[in-house]
Amino acid sequence: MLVLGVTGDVGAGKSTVSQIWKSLGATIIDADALAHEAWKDTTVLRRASERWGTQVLLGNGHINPSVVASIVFSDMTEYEWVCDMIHPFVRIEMERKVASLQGWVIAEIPLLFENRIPWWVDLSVYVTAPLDLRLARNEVRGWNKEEIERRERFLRNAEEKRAEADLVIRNDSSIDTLEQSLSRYAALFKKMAALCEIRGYSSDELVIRKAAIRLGASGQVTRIEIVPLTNALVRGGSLSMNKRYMMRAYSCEFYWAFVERTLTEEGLEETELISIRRLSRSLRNELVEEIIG
Ligand SMILES: CC(C)(COP(=O)(O)OP(=O)(O)OC[C@H]1O[C@@H](n2cnc3c(N)ncnc32)[C@H](O)[C@@H]1O)[C@@H](O)C(=O)NCCC(=O)NCCS
Ligand SMILES: Nc1ncnc2c1ncn2[C@@H]1O[C@H](COP(=O)(O)OP(=O)(O)OP(=O)(O)O)[C@@H](O)[C@H]1O
Repeated sequence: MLVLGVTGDVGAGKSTVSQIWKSLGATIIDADALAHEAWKDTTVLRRASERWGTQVLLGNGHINPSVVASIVFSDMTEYEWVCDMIHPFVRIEMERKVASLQGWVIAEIPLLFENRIPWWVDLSVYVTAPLDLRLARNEVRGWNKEEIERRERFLRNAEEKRAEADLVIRNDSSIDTLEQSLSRYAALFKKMAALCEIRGYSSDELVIRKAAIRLGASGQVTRIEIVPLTNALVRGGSLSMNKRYMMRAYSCEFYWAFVERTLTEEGLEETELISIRRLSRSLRNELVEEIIG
């Protein structure tokens, strides 16, 4: 599994980047959408209308985002109040969704660097575009320079975010150019998301040694370990112990067909492919270098 935290300047193209990666195979979780979900909660609606009056409600009782935006983005106290109310819900929902997913996941989080980066984000992606382009692109949303700047006052500055991000996407050209550059990254991210552990078992040491040599030479697995196992079998009050060997290594799920065929040809008795939910950053980088290249 690989979770990318996608953030960026206001109106720079976070959603556009996420949607392009979605079309290339990623699953998306969107913090803005979850924040909008939070606004449907009756307690949240009651607290907001008690604080700001019924002006923040539409005729149908739903929240009026543009009125809330004009209140919270022009007053730090109100901004903090709303963030304290909405963010815990968004954080919990995001974590819950991540737990139910696998593979390559994009978490679109406008405040990724402003709030603590969640532990389940593996890599951060910062989407940036010059202000004049953002103005032109967001005009249709009714956002002018003041609206963009008033939201951005609450965000960390661009230089800090650029320095902190694992990957910076400059969205300063056409959508076609953006798609081309994102599809190159997508190929890598899909393989990173598919890093896995493989296991094979045999009671014959020679069989397992030969399989290890063949797999090791293929370059499609790395960090091979051979572990002697003792299987304890309790039957009718007595214990019998069988020796066998486990070969364990890292690989990529894309190579599984080859790995399984090789292990079967070499005569291993059982094979397993185990998905990995989380790797340390250093181990992930090393495995990418060793297996994906
Ligand atoms: C104030 C609200 C109702 C305005 O809704 P609106 O439809 O105008 O904007 P939307 O939610 O779609 O956000 C659009 C963009 O505004 C910017 N933005 C949104 N929230 C924030 C914020 N707290 N700080 C700075 N910029 C923000 C981001 O670039 C975001 O992508 C809404 O943004 C909100 O509830 N914000 C508080 C919750 C929050 O911080 N959400 C961000 C994800 S955790
Ligand atoms: N390379 C591009 N060329 C032209 N238009 C673009 C490009 N990238 C994004 N856009 C347009 O710019 C607008 C803003 O993009 P998008 O909604 O992806 O930004 P965002 O960062 O998600 O915004 P927000 O801050 O509201 O979350 C959209 O109308 C989108 O279609």
